[in-house]
Amino acid sequence: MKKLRRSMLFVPGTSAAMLSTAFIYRPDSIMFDLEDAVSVHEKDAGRLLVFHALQHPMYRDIEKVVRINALTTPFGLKDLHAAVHAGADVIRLPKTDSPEDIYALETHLEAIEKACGRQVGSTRLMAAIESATGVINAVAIARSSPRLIGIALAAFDYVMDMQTERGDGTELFYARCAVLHAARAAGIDAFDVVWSDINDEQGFLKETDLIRRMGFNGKSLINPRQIALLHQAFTPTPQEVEQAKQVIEAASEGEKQGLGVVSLNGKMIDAPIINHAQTVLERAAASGLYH
Ligand SMILES: CC(C)(COP(=O)(O)OP(=O)(O)OC[C@H]1O[C@@H](n2cnc3c(N)ncnc32)[C@H](O)[C@@H]1OP(=O)(O)O)[C@@H](O)C(=O)NCCC(=O)NCCSC(=O)C[C@@](O)(CC(=O)O)C(=O)O
Ligand SMILES: [Mg+2]
Repeated sequence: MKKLRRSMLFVPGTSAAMLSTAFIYRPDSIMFDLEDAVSVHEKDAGRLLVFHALQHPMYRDIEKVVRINALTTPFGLKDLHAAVHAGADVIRLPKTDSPEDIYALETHLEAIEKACGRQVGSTRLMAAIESATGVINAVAIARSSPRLIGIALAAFDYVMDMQTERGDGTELFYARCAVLHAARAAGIDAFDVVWSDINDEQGFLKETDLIRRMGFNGKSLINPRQIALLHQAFTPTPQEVEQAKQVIEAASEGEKQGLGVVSLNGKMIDAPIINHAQTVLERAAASGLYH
């Protein structure tokens, strides 16, 4: 079954307290951050803390993502070594502007995997797109490596690059569409931006509703209070679950009977409808609605 990624929680790499408790909030993925949540003076300390957190047994059953610093900084390669050696599932590359950024990362990654006895290709990647250049190159980035599980739009750096500021979402309209289309064209996940005002639940829910309807798989989050709200917004209604069950049943019945085309209540069921029904059931199962 495809891994569900609705919530990806940023945990600052230098916060020993947050690193030691983040697993209790059960986001779909935890993202240990060595980049912008960590000051340049604390990069080594953050890397060491994250190296140990990655190996903690309480994180065994949760997808572990590490946001490294760019490889053009003095920290990026050291971050990559530490993350891969400690067993990170996914490396998130910030400020990805072109496929060449991913090729460079892959070259280092392959050497590190070989050196530490990890299967080559087992470390997956995620590219964060944070600039106009990145958005323009989104399709090439999304298609640049079979290791990629998804691409994420990063609004704070993006609006700075665009010489604007965060508002009602108009400022992200083109970038969201571009990133989402690139991800879908490449067959990988698409993640929306962080919502920074943790006390503005209404604003968060409005944005979450928009990006869910657009087709994003989930969002990057900065606070555990946002997890339940996000998961609830991605939980299908009982009617949607019932409809999805009927679609899957009708499709499997049709397959047993060798029918090329199947219909349910007069409506044709094709592959996209079946895929959507499976996603609905996965989201329902993750929320405990359907077993
Ligand atoms: C905002 C705030 C200070 C508020 O703290 P507060 O303490 O007031 O919050 P409370 O709700 O009171 O916390 C209740 C309990 O949860 C604990 N708790 C809170 N947050 C937790 C957490 N994240 N993980 C685990 N635990 C957590 C807390 O320790 C407490 O535990 P306890 O005391 O035991 O009860 C805090 O959340 C926080 O630091 N967030 C992470 C910020 C961050 O990572 N920024 C960088 C990533 S964005 C970026 O870089 C831009 C980007 O690059 C993005 C892109 O690329 O997508 C772009 O360009 O757009
Ligand atoms: Mg950023």
